[in-house]
Amino acid sequence: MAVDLTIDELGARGDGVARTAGRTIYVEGALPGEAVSAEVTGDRGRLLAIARPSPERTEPICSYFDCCGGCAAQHMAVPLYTHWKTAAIATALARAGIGTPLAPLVDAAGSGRRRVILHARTHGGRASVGFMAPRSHDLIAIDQCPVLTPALARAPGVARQLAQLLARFDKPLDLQLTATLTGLDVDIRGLGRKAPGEQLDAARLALVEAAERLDLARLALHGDILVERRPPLLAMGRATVVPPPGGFLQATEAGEQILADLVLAGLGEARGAGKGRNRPLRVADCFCGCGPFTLRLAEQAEVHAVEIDAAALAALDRARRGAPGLKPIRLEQRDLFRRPLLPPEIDRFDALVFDPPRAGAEALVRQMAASRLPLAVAVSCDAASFARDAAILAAAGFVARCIVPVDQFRYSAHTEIVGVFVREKAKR
Ligand SMILES: C[S@@+](CC[C@H](N)C(=O)[O-])C[C@H]1O[C@@H](n2cnc3c(N)ncnc32)[C@H](O)[C@@H]1O
Repeated sequence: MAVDLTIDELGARGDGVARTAGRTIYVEGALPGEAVSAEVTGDRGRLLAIARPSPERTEPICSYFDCCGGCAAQHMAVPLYTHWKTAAIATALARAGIGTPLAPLVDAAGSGRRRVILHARTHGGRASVGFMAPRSHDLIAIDQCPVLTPALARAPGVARQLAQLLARFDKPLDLQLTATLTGLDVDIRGLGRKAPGEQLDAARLALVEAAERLDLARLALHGDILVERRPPLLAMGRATVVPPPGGFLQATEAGEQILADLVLAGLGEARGAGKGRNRPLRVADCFCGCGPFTLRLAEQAEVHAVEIDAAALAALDRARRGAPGLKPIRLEQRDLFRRPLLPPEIDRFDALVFDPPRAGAEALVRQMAASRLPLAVAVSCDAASFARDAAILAAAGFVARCIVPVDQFRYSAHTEIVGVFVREKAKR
């Protein structure tokens, strides 16, 4: 049914939200203040026409924007976009009782995303690759994606050629492509480990040949390396890292550097507090991944790096051995959800950095609250769990000195947050 609506505000995912006659309707692609006509089903409206466009509407940079679910916000002018990106964080912090004003949004898109996961589907023996339509399992096949770094310009073509080699299995695939200093690193998922043996052997051989033809640095299937023609290298501070296939990586090179700079700047508070200390700073880096913060922190501090993923820790281990002049780094494989560091362990550190997955770090933060830790730096990709963890720290006497939103996922609904928390009331 076509309905005329006036859009009141933007929702968390970038939809226009209309509140009318006691109902809330989410209209994808509509902006606040716009008068639109939409086909409404339940609480969702499909935008049919815009009778009165917003002055803050802009032309999307991508020709697929109207149908592709990869981006949510190419149609917003910068002031509206910036407000939308920060409002959800500000609201979550206010709800949690954290009064520290949010710093301005830091642009961390840099040259574009250095990693992309493209989906592949087979129809009539032909593979297509792209992203899903919004809230759908329908593939939008793409040839290019302007949010990717130039080194990933050929990602859709490469992914299509690789997926075509697996078309006979007729499985939905995810191909993760990462731009590294030595070329593309590709990991293919979705084939299943139980694919028929002989066919799989032939496919593996074809993939290895394709890696040569496409000049890939490395090609992996379900994380198992099929061929490494060159180690896929990433620079992290003075070190170079070969990340494990499919392991976590910050989305942009600029984003990683900006987050690391903010973490290091936050540690300045620990340095000031420890005047007269005749030993290096001791810092814990929890949820350290393959080490983008650890390796930079170790240029000035002793680091205890904790992470659940053995492959990420092995990559960090190799990187620290190859980097000159770093202070000691201790590695610990540990499930920080089930076995958070405990106060006697935490008390050894001058500062603790934590960068958990979306769920946040509640178990660890509760132990930090019970410890004598003087300084914590939180890096987060989720406003709600960040605010919850910040409130636990605040209740234990920590004060948020600064909270910085960092935009490395430009045009998406995701925003990174860095918070520096200093314990002002000493723990007895
Ligand atoms: C958001 S990533 C951050 C990684 C790293 N700090 C970086 O910037 O690349 C979160 C990390 O937490 C790790 N992780 C997830 N669950 C964990 C757990 N229960 N205990 C410890 N580490 C965990 C993941 O493997 C991942 O490396």
